[in-house]
Amino acid sequence: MSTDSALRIVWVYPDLLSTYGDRGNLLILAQRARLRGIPVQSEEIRTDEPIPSDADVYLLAGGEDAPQTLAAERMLADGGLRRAVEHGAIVFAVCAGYQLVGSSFAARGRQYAGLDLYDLSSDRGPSRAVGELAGPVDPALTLPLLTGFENHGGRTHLGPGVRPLATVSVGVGNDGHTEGAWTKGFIGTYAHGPALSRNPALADLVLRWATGRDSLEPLDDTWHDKLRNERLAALAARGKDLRHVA
Ligand SMILES: NC(=O)CC[C@H](N)C(=O)O
Repeated sequence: MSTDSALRIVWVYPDLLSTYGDRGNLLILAQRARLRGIPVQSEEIRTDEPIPSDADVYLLAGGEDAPQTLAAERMLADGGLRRAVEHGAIVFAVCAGYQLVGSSFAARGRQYAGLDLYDLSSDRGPSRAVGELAGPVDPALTLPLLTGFENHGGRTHLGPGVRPLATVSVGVGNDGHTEGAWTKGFIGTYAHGPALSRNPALADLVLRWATGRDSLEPLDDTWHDKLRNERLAALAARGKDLRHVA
C-alpha cells in the first residue's frame, strides 16, 4: 500500500463464497483500518467480473462444494489472484476459500485442482466437522487464542511452505491436531464466526502486513471481547478443557 492511496480490500466472489457471516471479515477489516485513519476502498468482485491484480488484501470465504468448485474453475481461468499474490498481495481465506488456494481439494466425490498459491492440499475426512473451533495460535504470531465456528467435510494437509495457524483444543480444524495455515502475507483458517470479528487481533495482523506498520493504535474491543468470552464460557460450560489455552 502506498502512503497516499487507500487500502484496497477485495472480497472475491461473494456470490459463490459467503457462508456463516463471512462478509463480516470485510466489514471488520475495513472498519479497523478506518478507525486508525487509514483510508479504505472495499470491492466485492462477483463471479462474472475480472479479479483485479493490484489490490492490497484479498478475502476468500466459505462455500458449499458446488459453488466452491465453480469458484476454483473461474479463479484459475481468471488468473488475477495469482498475479496479485506474485505482486505481494495479502490473502485471508476461510474454509472453502482456504482449501481452494491449495494445490487440490475434495468436493462432490473427487479431487479438484486448486489455485496452488500456498503449500497445502485438502481431501475428505471421515466425518463432517461441525461446531466450535478453538486453540492457541502459533506463538510466532503472538496472538490470543483463536476462536470460531467450523462446518466442513474437508481435511487439510500442510507442506513445509506454510505453518499451522493454531493447534486445536476444541474442534477439528485441519485434522484434529492443527488448524489453518499461515506464511507471511497469507492466513487460511476453518474459522467462521466471522473469524475477524471473533479474532480482531487477526484482523490487525492482516492490517499490519498490508500497511507495513509494526504496530497499530489499540481500539476499544469491548464488544469483540464480550463475544469471545461468551463463546469460550460456552465451551467451558460443556466441560471443554481450555486451561492450557492462553
Ligand atoms: N464451510 C465451508 O466453506 C465448507 C468447505 C467445503 N465445501 C467442505 O465441506 O469442506
